[in-house]
Amino acid sequence: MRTLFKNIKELLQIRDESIKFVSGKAMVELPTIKNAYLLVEDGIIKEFGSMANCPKTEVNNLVDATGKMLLPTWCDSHTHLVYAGNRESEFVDKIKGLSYQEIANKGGGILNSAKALQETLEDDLYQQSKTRLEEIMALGTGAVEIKSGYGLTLEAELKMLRVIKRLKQNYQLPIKATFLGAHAVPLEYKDDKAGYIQLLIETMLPQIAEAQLAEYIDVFCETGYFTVQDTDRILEAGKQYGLIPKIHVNQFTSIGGVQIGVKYHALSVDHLEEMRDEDIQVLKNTQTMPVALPGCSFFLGIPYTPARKMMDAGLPLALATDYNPGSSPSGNMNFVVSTSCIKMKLTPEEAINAATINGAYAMGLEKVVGSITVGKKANLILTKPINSYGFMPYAFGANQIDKVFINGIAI
Ligand SMILES: N=CN[C@@H](CCC(=O)O)C(=O)O
Ligand SMILES: [Zn+2]
Repeated sequence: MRTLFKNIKELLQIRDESIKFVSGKAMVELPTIKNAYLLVEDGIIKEFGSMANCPKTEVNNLVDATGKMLLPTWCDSHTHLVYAGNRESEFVDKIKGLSYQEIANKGGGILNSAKALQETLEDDLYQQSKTRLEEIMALGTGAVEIKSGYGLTLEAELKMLRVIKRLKQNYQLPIKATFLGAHAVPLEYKDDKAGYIQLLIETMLPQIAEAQLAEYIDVFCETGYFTVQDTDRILEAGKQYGLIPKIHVNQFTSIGGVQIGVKYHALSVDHLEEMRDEDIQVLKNTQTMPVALPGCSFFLGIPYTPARKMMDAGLPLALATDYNPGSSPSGNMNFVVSTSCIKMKLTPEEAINAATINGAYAMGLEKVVGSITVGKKANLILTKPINSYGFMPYAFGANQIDKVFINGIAI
């Protein structure tokens, strides 16, 4: 099966296969070819180049991309899109000025979602989640990480992870699963956090690892949730089962979460709204990707990750949605890319790098997706006719996508 895209106004994010991610000043470069072609064979990028060299080969499908941009699909490396119901009921409290923590203390928050999830049948949870997955795919997401963490009991965590597994089986985009049992301390353990951590380490982890339901392990390392010491214990236990850390740190307070992530060679440290200079320093020359979640800052009205400062210090940066019912009820990567430009002062080139190649790295998929590279999956966004790629983040809130291709096939 061969598909040829021809007359592409600009083909974006062309990378050699040796590039794992881009950092610091290199993030301002977005390699492109104007007036290009791209050939897909059996779902994989076979070749591309200038239209002058376009092959005259027979194809099954010809796409005339005159006036349009072609780029890799968004790589959303941080979501919680498997959840039950929503938290619309907390929205007005939030509008009236209650903080995320105050809402949680009133019985809302993560524990509210956990109760709903525990009461939802697995098939219903799957149906709700698949609707969200299809929605983000139509918005250009072509690889996604999904966390557990709204179960908080052995059975409910397994239920969430099985739903993620079923999504993996039924959809063509790469999906990575993360075990986030340490998302909140459940009510039954409110006076016995140590008991919950013991359950997590001694009962949940072995069963999840045995059933191969997760690749990554996450902890909400935050004041009022899990301490640095708790995180240390949980990541150490995860390591025994081969689970690589991708952790929630520095959302509200800087308590040493970044340092613990670096200690365990976390693939990513995510949120980072509150960053001290030492948090930036410790990330230098590591393989840990900092991930910003501007949808969460927007929705909660909390600071944005100081991305400019971090990139100026030479760090890489990835962007993700944090799609979840409490702090970012949107999985729209286009909005995230726009918001990073408007609020975090990324250039369109930096934002596209952060949302493609660096996002792919942040979920271990840098060899599979995230750039226009021979041998990578043909997961592609074809835009509507636009003047320049900068129009995508500029025209925030409007959909510039004509078609999304997964493995070379339009969805
Ligand atoms: N901060 C921790 N977890 C999610 C929010 C979860 C929730 O409020 O339901 C986040 O990444 O923002
Ligand atoms: Zn999150």
